[in-house]
Amino acid sequence: MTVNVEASLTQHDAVVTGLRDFLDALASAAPDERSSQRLLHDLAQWTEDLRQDAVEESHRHYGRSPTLATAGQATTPWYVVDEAAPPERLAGRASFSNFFLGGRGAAHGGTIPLLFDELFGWLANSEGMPPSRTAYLTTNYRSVVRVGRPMTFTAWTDRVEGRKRFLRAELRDGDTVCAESEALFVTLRAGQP
Ligand SMILES: CCCCCCCCCCCC(=O)SCCNC(=O)CCNC(=O)[C@H](O)C(C)(C)COP(=O)(O)OP(=O)(O)OC[C@H]1O[C@@H](n2cnc3c(N)ncnc32)[C@H](O)[C@@H]1OP(=O)(O)O
Repeated sequence: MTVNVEASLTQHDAVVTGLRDFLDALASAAPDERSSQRLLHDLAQWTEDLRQDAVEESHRHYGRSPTLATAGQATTPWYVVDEAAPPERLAGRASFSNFFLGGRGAAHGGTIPLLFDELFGWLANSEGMPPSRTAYLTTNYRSVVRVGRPMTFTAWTDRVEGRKRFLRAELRDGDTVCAESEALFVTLRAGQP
C-alpha cells in the first residue's frame, strides 16, 4: 500500500506546514535586535489570539491531520511512509532539518527516538488494532544522523506475546545504519488512559 501525504492541504494543514518552515528558518538564522523585537511582538499577538480559540483536545486540529506527514506534528522530524503493511511493516523516507540540530551537523539524539516512537505508534495503533502505548523504547546510535540528509527507515513487528508487541526499526543514510531501535508496546486495558 502506498500512502500519499501532503497531496492537497487544508488551510489548517498549510498553517502547520508553515509552522514547520518557520521553526526551521528560526533555527537557521541569527536575527538582529530589530528583527527579534518584531518577531517577539508578532508572536505575542498570535499567542494571545490563539489562547482565545483554545478548545478541548478532541476538537483540536493540531497533530491530527490524516494528510500531513507526522500527522501534522510540526516538532516531529519529517517523514513520509512509502510502503505500509500495518501492523507488520512500514518503510519510508525521513529527514532531520536544522530545527533538529544537536551540534556539529548532527541531529539531536533525543529527536531520533521521537521519530522511532512515531513509527512504532503507526504500526501498533494502525486501523483495526486495539490502542496501545510505549512501555519502553531503546535506541542504539550507530552513526551520526546529519541534518538535511535524505534518510530511509524500516519499522516492523518482531513478535507478539499476548498484550505485548515487540517492535524494531532501523534508520539509514544510504547503506549506513545510523540508528536502530527496539520497543515494547502494551495493549491498553479498558479504562486505561
Ligand atoms: C492510546 C492510543 C493512542 C493513539 C495515538 C498513537 C500515537 C503514537 C503514540 C506513540 C506511543 C507513545 O508514545 S505512548 C506515550 C508514552 N507511554 C506511556 O505514557 C505509557 C505509560 N505506561 C503505562 O501506561 C503502562 O505502564 C502500560 C500501559 C505501558 C503497561 O501497564 P499495564 O497495562 O498495567 O501493564 P502490566 O500489566 O504492568 O504489563 C503487561 C505486560 O507488559 C510487561 N511490561 C510492562 N511494562 C514493561 C516495561 N517497561 N518493560 C518490560 N516489560 C513491561 C509486563 O511485565 C507484563 O508482561 P507479562 O507479565 O504479561 O508477560
